[in-house]
This record gives sequence, structure tokens and C-alpha cells, in this order.
Amino acid sequence: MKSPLRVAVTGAAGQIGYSLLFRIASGAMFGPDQPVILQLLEAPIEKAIKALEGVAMELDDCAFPLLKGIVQTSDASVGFKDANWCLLIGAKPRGPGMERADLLKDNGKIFIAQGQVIDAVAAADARVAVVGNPANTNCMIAASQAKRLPAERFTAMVRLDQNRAQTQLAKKTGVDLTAVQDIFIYGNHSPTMFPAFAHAKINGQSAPAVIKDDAWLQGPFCEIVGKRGAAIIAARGASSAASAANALVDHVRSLVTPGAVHSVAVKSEGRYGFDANVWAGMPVRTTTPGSYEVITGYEMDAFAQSKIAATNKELVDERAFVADMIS
Ligand SMILES: NC(=O)C1=CN([C@@H]2O[C@H](COP(=O)(O)OP(=O)(O)OC[C@H]3O[C@@H](n4cnc5c(N)ncnc54)[C@H](O)[C@@H]3O)[C@@H](O)[C@H]2O)C=CC1
Ligand SMILES: O=C([O-])CC(=O)C(=O)O
Repeated sequence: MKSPLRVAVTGAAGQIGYSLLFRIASGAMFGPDQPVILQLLEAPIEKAIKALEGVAMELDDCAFPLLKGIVQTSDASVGFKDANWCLLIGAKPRGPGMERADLLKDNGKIFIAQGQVIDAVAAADARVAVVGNPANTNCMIAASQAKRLPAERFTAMVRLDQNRAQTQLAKKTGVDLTAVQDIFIYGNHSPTMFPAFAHAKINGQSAPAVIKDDAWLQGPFCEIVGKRGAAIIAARGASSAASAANALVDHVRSLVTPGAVHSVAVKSEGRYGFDANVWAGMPVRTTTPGSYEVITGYEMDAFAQSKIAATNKELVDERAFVADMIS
């Protein structure tokens, strides 16, 4: 029997938390032979703490064989203590008419404080995955506070965007979802993100060659994927939760599976035209569990370069907006 992984989850009593925790405890994230201890962190608000108690009761009632303990706390130094994975979800979601960047000043403060505590108390091998929006820049903010943990350990989630793009390409061509491969997301988790369709494959063939509709790929396809979060808010009256939790399962599962190729927002070192030190979505290949290398070989045509320039500009602007917070 492997020793349990400590998995810290912030915003554990929120919408995404409620869809996520049961899947972690059932083995979907770390595998069917990997026990876990869930360290659940909530804001120090009575309603949230009470709701968390209920969630923990439900986790108990599932009698998950892999769940070896539950910690409930509103103290970050308890929640992140010795954590191997820190899943940073807890943050304010946007409402109708807002962009994710509108959350920056409020949510940014959370990630400064949590970055500091994670760096101080999490396990030596700790990995951090940021979901709370605006996820890329919040991830940069948290990483900016770390002195012990390397910046590469901090990733932000663009996997929901990859999953959305994969489904749209499958629907357009009427193929099974699994026939669509190598669709990767570049840049910000925002409407400026770029799903790089030119490198995607459908049944092993170039996606644009199969679809034969560049106007759709450059226009409606990018728009549907980029604005899917807003479409869900408009339809549901609340931001996506089950699909976001599912994407986080995929994000972490791929990061612990050597050989997996997937989209992750990572610290830029200037590849693909992104400014150094913004966190930008790009394709990675997992090397050893929790570690990855960026796939650097894709050629970008003029359209792709213009899309990357736009999403890079937004990331640079967001970084400038919080510069006083992180300096
Ligand atoms: N990156 C992505 O693809 C996606 C990101 N999101 C983002 O995820 C975040 C969470 O969304 P939901 O679960 O729907 O929101 P929610 O409002 O249902 O839950 C958020 C929870 O976080 C808690 N919280 C707030 N501050 C906290 C702190 N400092 N420490 C610990 N917990 C704290 C709240 O009490 C609440 O229970 C939002 O920022 C949302 O925009 C949502 C969908 C997709
Ligand atoms: O759109 C939102 O605010 C929630 C989110 O990030 C998404 O669904 O992609």
C-alpha cells in the first residue's frame, strides 16, 4: 500500500469543490491504488465553515477506501501543512457582465497570502495548481511569493479550454471525441486564449485539411471556445463547476502520468512569443510524475502569431495591473 498523498483544496465548500472532492477521494485524480488525505481549506466565514462540515460528512458517508483522513480548517498554515498537491480553487467567481480580469484585485490578495504559506509549510515535493480566476495571473502571483519551491511547480488550469476545443472539433466533423488529438491552448484563460487548430489532428489527419473551413476555425471556433465560460454563466446563472472540476482532475492526472501531452499554463521563458515570466497556456509533455517539459517544436503561422500576440498582451497588462501587489 502506498503512503497517502496530502491534497490541499481551497474553496472546498464551493461549487467546484463539491464536484471535485468525491472524485479525488474515489481515485480519479491520483489513481486507484493511491490513498489520499484531503486537507480542506475554507474562508473564515461561518456559512462556509458550516457548509464544509456537511461536505466532510458526505465524504465520510461515501466510505471511500482510498480516503485516509479529512482536515477541515480556515487556517492556511494547517490546510497546506505537508501538502503534496495544493489545488487553489477558493476565490470569488465572476457574475454576468464581468470579465475574469475584473476579479484581479480581490482575488489577487488571496494568492499572495496562500503563496507565502505554501512556500513555508507544504511538502518539499509540493505542486500547486491554480483554478481561481483570473487563473494565469493568480498563479503568477502565488509563485512570486515562493522562495523555496521552484516556479515550475506552479501551474494554472487551461485544461477546461482544451476539453471544450476538443469537443467542438469533434462535433463539427461528426467524429468520435477520441479521434481529435493534439488541440492545445495557448495564452490566457480568457476570451483571448488561442486554441491552435492548425496542429490538431482528426483521425491522424491535419484538422484544417479535414474541416476545410478556415473561416470557421479562425472565427466561430475560437469564439465558442474563448467565450464558453460566459455562455455557461448566461445559461446556468452560475459559472461552470462540474466541468471545471473534471478539467482539474484531467490537469493533475495528466501531470502525474509520464508521457501525457496536454495544455497547461506554465511560467513562460519566452517560447512561442510569450513574455518571460507570464504564466501562459502551452503544450507540455509530462516527464516524471509532477514534472513536465514544454513542447517547443510547433511552427506558428501569421494568424497564430497574431492571436498569441493578443493573449500575451493581456497577460502582460494583467501583470502590470498587479505589479504593486507583488513587488
Ligand atoms: N480556471 C478555470 O478553468 C475555471 C476557474 N473558475 C474559478 O474558480 C473559482 C471558484 O469557483 P466556484 O467554486 O464556482 O466558486 P464558489 O463561490 O462556489 O466557491 C468558492 C469558495 O471559495 C471560498 N473561499 C473564498 N476565499 C477563500 C480563501 N481565501 N481561502 C479558502 N477558501 C476561500 C468561498 O468561501 C467559497 O466557498 C472562481 O474564481 C471561478 O471563477 C471556475 C471555472 C473554471
Ligand atoms: O467563465 C468563468 O468565469 C468560469 C470559467 O473560468 C470558465 O468556465 O471557463
